[in-house]
Amino acid sequence: AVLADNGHEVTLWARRDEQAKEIDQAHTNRKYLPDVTLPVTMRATSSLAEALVDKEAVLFAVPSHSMREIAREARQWMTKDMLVIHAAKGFEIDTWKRMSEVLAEELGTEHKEGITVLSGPSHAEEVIRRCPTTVVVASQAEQAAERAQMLFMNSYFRVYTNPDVIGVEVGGALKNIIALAAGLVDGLEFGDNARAALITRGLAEIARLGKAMGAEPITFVGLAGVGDLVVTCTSRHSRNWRAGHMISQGKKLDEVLRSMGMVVEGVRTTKAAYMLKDRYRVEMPIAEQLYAVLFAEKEPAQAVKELMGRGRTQELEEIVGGW
Ligand SMILES: NC(=O)C1=CN([C@@H]2O[C@H](COP(=O)(O)OP(=O)(O)OC[C@H]3O[C@@H](n4cnc5c(N)ncnc54)[C@H](O)[C@@H]3O)[C@@H](O)[C@H]2O)C=CC1
Ligand SMILES: O=C(CO)COP(=O)(O)O
Repeated sequence: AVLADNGHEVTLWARRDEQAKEIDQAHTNRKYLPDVTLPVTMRATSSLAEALVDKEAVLFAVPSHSMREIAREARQWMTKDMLVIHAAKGFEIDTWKRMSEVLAEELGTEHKEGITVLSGPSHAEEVIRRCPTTVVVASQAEQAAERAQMLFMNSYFRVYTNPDVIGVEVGGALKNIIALAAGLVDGLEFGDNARAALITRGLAEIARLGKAMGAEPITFVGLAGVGDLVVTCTSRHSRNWRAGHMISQGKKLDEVLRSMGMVVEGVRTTKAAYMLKDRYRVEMPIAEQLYAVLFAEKEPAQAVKELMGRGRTQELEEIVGGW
């Protein structure tokens, strides 16, 4: 919708034909964005070929678990000049690869350097109402980041560039874990101090793993770090926060995911963080406790007790150095 507002010819791809038809003909998307009229110039189709042929740019905005499969299928309709952008916030299941790595593998070396990630605090429910929103686009290739910036930027959607693809992807993915934990802590009525603690210590964990994976730690004080953490941990729109809240009320994970009917990236990303912390030998106590709550039936209150009972430590020495 942002791209259509900017005067671009946009074709949205949806896998279900009836969904595509609703968007294309009625200009609504009642299931995901009720009470919204979509730009009438925006087309929609369930044919990948129709969505991709003769296009200048493609934005992959599918859940991270389906990125590889869709990119593999899309490749046949893509040209080497096409700008490739993605907006997914997660890692691939089992390989725990970042989304730009998955795309580079599936789309071939001609796209590798230009793959661009769009991230930051941007709940769809507010962007579609044209509420002031800021995001970041990151790419190894400056030109690609600037192309994406120019495509999306307008009076309500402000786009910054950043060369740190790893930092922007890791920040966007890992904030969902902290948002799940924030929903849990809010559901337990542990108060505002506890939520602020989670956001801040969550950021330290994100920066610790991110740095070990090759990110620039300063990226995490930007839109893909602090920005997205704040919005996802405090917004009523956040699916990750809502899922955490439901679990705090005693609902089982399966039941929560079924009732949401939308992707809750933080669940799989908790598994990813659990594996990646060992691979990169970093400590991630919040992610570890959340893993136990989600997958080993640990009581959330007990998890918080154990987090508060950890041994004495410094605040940020692994990231910025100590005395
Ligand atoms: N909703 C938001 O405000 C934002 C979402 N994101 C990210 O965008 C990505 C997509 O999220 P949403 O669109 O919000 O999720 P959603 O759950 O609202 O919609 C996902 C769509 O993908 C479809 N889908 C699911 N599995 C599929 C598959 N295997 N093949 C093809 N389509 C499939 C679903 O049918 C659904 O239409 C996620 O990584 C999310 O973290 C990023 C920024 C903001
Ligand atoms: O990433 C998002 C906003 O920036 C969306 O977060 P949720 O998936 O928790 O709704």
